[in-house]
Amino acid sequence: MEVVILPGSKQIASLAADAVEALLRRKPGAVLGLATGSTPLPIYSELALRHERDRLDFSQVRAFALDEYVGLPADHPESYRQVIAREFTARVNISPANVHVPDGAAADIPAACQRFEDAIRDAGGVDLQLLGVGTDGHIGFNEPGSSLASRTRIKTLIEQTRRDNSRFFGNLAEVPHHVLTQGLGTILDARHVILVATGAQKAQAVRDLAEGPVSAICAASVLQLHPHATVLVDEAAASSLRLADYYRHSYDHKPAWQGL
Ligand SMILES: N[C@@H]1[C@@H](O)[C@H](O)[C@@H](COP(=O)(O)O)O[C@@H]1O
Repeated sequence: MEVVILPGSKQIASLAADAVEALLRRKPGAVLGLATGSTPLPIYSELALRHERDRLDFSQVRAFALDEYVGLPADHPESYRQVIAREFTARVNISPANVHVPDGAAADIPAACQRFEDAIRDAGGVDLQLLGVGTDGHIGFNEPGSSLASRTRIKTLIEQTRRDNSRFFGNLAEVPHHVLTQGLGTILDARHVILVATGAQKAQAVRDLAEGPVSAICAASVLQLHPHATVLVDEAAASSLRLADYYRHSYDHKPAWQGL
């Protein structure tokens, strides 16, 4: 795992967008894994800018969202299908037919989860998975206690996550209790994962995921088992890291030929 400490979200967005851009230049039909939440938004804005300004082309890209609420109609403004389109895919030239989101409105939930897994496999697997992290260490919606080998499935949200996400819904009662999420095993199958975290409220989760034991109590710690995981954090999110000086030193002395 490589931890990179950067001054703020602008630098994080720029570096993450560089990784996406390098991938698309070498593989125009790449498969992207997309995260919701506030932290990745500057990355999406940077990519939309590069699409406009530099003609960065997404026409052959396939995209898979990490997760979706259960029980919200697909046209609900806070369904992740809508959020991903509004914040990113509709701002670049990704064909809507190539954007896959787990179907949280399906009558047969296990079948919908299997279809989603099959679609990732049929696309050749995810090349680059973007991730945020919850204050409880969740990635996607893999709450504490999630199987480290899990595949796409239904999960029940912890109250802390419902409270964190209630800011998007107006009030807590509106936040669904259930979600569909790529499993930790699904996420581990991506060829490269980039997790982004900003702000002091993420400091504990960042320390647990990067320096704690690999444990279901912090789902994101499973990324320690990934051969190519990059963690981009700002100073506040890095504030509890024991090895911060070492991460800074490593990044400063990184061979020029080595990308993210
Ligand atoms: N399911 C999403 C996660 O994928 C995201 O990482 C998390 C953190 O969001 P934020 O970046 O807004 O803190 O929020 C939600 O729970």
